[in-house]
Amino acid sequence: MIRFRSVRVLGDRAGETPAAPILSVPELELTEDRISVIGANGSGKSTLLKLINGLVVPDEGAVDVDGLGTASDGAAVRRRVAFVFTDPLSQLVMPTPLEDAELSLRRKYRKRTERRAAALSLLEDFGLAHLADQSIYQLSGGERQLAALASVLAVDPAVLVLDEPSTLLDLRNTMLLRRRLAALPQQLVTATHDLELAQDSVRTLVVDQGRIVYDGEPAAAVSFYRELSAHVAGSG
Ligand SMILES: Nc1ncnc2c1ncn2[C@@H]1O[C@H](COP(=O)(O)OP(=O)(O)OP(=O)(O)O)[C@@H](O)[C@H]1O
Repeated sequence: MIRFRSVRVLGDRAGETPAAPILSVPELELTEDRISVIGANGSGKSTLLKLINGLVVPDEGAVDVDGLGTASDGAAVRRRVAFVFTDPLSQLVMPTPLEDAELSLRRKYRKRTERRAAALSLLEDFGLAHLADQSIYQLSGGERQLAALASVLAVDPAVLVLDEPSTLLDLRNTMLLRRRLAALPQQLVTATHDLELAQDSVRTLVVDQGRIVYDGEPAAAVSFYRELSAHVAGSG
């Protein structure tokens, strides 16, 4: 279970008086297997996501995953919680999908031949076996995103945190990604501007100006967010 207690993130604003928090979450427990996070640019979605795997640690309060604190047990939390970035090129560190998957599998398989076979089978699961030896720079955006996802899943995380995973994808690849994500056994927490993807969940958080302003059923959350955005656009 992911738990936030009296969390405040001040970031570089810590020196300002009064410090306006980038994000403030008094109490939050995330137990559902599909959770989405929506909200305007700069509202605090990425910060919320990064808190879950300790990429950001709170200035006040605490975040823990299955009882492990992200500040005190960061490495253990990151073995449990994998982070998928918007841009797969910031995730793929090796020249080809196969080598990248092999790198992720290095702890699980010490023998090179076993590791290679496991990496190939993983890529096969994602329909990427034929691109195993292609340069990651020659892959399409959709193929790259799936390759990054395959590598991240190689370490068997319990939770997958995804920061706007469909932003760079066309409609076909977005649909492919949604199908792949739907089939995963992991708990998924996804921040997105894609309001259809947001509804592939059972619970949706709406973030606005560093606070969770709605927490509930996805369709109702999307309506709330639409009204909030229309109101802001109307008054701007
Ligand atoms: N370390 C930091 N110091 C100061 N401000 C920060 C820091 N990190 C993020 N911010 C600011 O906090 C706010 C929230 O940022 P965040 O990246 O969480 O937003 P977001 O909702 O993911 O936005 P987007 O939809 O544009 O990706 C933004 O105004 C951002 O500029």
